[in-house]
Amino acid sequence: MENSNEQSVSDKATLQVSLHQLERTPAVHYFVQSRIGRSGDCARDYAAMLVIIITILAVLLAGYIIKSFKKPPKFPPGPKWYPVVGCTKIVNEMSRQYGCQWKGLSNLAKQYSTQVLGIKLGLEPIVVVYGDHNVRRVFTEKVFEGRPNNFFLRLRCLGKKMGITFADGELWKEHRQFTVKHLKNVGFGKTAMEGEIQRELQYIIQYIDNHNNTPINPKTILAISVMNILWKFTAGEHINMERLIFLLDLLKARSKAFTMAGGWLNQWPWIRFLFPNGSGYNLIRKINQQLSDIIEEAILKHKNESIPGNDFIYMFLNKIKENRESFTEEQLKVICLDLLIAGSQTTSNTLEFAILGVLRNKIIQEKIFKEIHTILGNKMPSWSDSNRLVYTMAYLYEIQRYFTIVPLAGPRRVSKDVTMDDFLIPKDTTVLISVGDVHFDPEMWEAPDKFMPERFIDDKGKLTKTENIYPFGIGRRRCPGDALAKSFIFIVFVGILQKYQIVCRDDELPSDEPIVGLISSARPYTAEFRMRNT
Ligand code: HEM
Repeated sequence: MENSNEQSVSDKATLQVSLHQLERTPAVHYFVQSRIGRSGDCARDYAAMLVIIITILAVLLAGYIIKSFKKPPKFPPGPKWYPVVGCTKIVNEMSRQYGCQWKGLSNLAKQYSTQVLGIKLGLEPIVVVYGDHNVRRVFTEKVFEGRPNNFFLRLRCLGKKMGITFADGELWKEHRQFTVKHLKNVGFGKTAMEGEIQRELQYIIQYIDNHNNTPINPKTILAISVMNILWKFTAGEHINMERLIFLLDLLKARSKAFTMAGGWLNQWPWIRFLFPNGSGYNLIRKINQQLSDIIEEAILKHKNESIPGNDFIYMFLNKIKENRESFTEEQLKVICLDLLIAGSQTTSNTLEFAILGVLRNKIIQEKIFKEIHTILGNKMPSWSDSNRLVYTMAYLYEIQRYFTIVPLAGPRRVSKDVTMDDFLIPKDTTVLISVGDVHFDPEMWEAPDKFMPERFIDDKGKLTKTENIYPFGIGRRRCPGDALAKSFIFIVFVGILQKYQIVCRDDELPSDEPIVGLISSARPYTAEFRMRNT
């Protein structure tokens, strides 16, 4: 007992000395003097309180820092995490070394000999899955169906977790079903859509003819055509060319701004307050506003019934009149944006790669031409011809394998703890799906680095192994625009090759090394389209 009294007297003395020292620091001295009526005891109480608060904050901060680099139990293998930055540095270095994030991550996974890679970018734990089995699991199991709820993704959807692409749960289910059903009702995936695509093919041919054998870069005309079709089904009209080019430029600038901001803003959203311009935040907001204005204008035209016919926006506005809670104009705006963003560059980039492929390989081009000429002659191509043009289809499958447009699909969010290859992926972790690696897996493909359309044709001359590629994903979140994309790519590609021989003016062939950002695109090239004498 005595001992403890002595101890407590000595503790008090020590505390008083420490408080005394603390009081002499300028900040505390000012705080104490400004707060109290110069009473010494009161001053000590305040100073003690301050010490406690500072200590608690320091402990909390230390706990947060320790937690931020401590991996959860059985988390998938990957580089070491550091406070605040996670393993961003090594991921960026690998991405730079291998040319893009998809390849950088895939080489990291090889270094750790794993099919489930665990990383942390800034404060966000991320798991990247590899191998056909794991990729199929993420695409098809319900637990992987969510989308992350981070600032960056909300920024993509005009500030809220809405629309289809980045929504999840009931909102996603209801609106995905509604959109798919009503796009079909207005002709999407049916003969009406094929008619629109064939009309666009005529415009493309006219555009090529107007250039009188001068080499052209097919990028813009292909992008315009896809956008026209998407806009026709969504907003019921063809936009005038000037507006269309403005819209395309906005989408291009937007994906560039997102790629630029991807690193910084995604990992540390608060930097937008410090560097609103340098972080790309202001630019994205400006572009979002301009896109929003275009869609709002289309909605207004529909409200005034100045667009004839029926289209997706009319269907949605009717639903809003039924006072269904989740059917709002804001949701309509984000769905329109989802369709334009997800559908335009993905489709036109695939076609651009298809044209580049035949430009680089005359033998393949002549084989495709011969098949088209023999089977179709001069008949306008339609999707039903795809069954008969086996080599052409094999070529287009190989294009979608070799130049995987979305090499890292997702992002997904796990709705509860889940195990994969004996590792634990904790609830709410972001998951990326390395489709690109499945498309180059040597266990699945003979000589995967070789461009070989024949790999998709069996001994009996029939298409084979087409289910082993996932350009549109699979499962309940698979791409709802695949019917449009497939028909567009097939009809426009066949229509162009039926009429023209595609040649390179320069001695040097353009590179087939893709630029891989959020999606893959071809490096800019020009091609000469020479009319065939058939
Ligand atoms: C070659 C062209 C295309 C490719 C390669 C492609 C690829 C994909 C992939 C891989 C996904 C799945 C992402 C995931 O599983 O998390 C997806 C989703 C989506 N795609 Fe496409 N797409 C293409 C064209 C289109 C078109 C033309 C449209 C519009 C009509 C479209 C609209 C969407 C939407 C809205 C989603 C989100 C679906 C959801 O989250 O439920 N895509 N796309």
